[in-house]
Amino acid sequence: MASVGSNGKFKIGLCQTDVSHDKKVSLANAKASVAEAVAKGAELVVLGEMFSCPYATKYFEQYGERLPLPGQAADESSPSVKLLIDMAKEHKVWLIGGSLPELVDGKVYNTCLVLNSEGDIVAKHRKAHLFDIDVAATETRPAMKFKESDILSPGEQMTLVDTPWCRIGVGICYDVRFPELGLAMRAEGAKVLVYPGAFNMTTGPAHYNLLTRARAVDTQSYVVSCSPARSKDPNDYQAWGHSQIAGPWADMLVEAEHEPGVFVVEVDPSECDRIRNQVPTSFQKRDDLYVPYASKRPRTEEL
Ligand SMILES: NC(=O)CC(=O)C(=O)O
Repeated sequence: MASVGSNGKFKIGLCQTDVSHDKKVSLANAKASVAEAVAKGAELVVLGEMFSCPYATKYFEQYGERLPLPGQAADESSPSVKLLIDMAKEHKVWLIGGSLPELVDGKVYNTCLVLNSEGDIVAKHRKAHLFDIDVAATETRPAMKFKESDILSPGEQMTLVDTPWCRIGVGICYDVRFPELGLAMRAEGAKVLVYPGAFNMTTGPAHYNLLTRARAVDTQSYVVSCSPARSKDPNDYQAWGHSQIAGPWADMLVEAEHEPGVFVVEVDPSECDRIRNQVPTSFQKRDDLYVPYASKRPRTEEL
């Protein structure tokens, strides 16, 4: 696969922001964090999943906005989109705009907009794997039940964006659990995979870091996971936080705690080429052995 972009180093900013029940406050938090990331040298800034909407299915319609298609102008009634455009233009920075509840034709999606440094929307990813889980409490973890599919519809596309540095693949939160998506994005030339997310106090401690590193080691790519900060209100969904970046060797380059914060890390897409040449799994894989099973969907229980 030909390289896209310069393959030169660039700096990624992670904005782990507080999400309020007042959208204006959430947007002000995002605005201040993006400005801080840019001041720290970030050239591409990432926000968390649902950065302007409390993460609960009962809020998705209420906080939802109409999002333009790539290339279209924003609707004035979409304050989160307007802010993303204004921030990209003002700071001349690429933005992976976390995610927003998107209202379209009676449906709601969990959607990430990607903007270039001119403020143009260059891609839109709709969460493809919806977060439907029902985990029982044990001595070591609280119960966690969530059913995004009560309200949300799944996206139907894989999302790749060509940036000045390299091709970037975008997924949202639960999408990170599916290695096939990461591998497909890597096969299509991605060297950085970005997942705005909002893991929780049940799955976060066990899986967040593990999944970031797992996708990094199996795709030999940088993997960027960006979460909102944990709410101080115990009635809200308790995000795990821990925004993080793993390198293509699956080494952790940064990992936040759960408070709000801004973290900037330099990445080098050509490092993916070095790792891929040294451990050439993409040439060694034996599709003949396992592709016949790829479409099997074993399931024991209905949720
Ligand atoms: N919030 C999500 O989509 C995913 C998550 O919390 C998990 O996979 O665990």
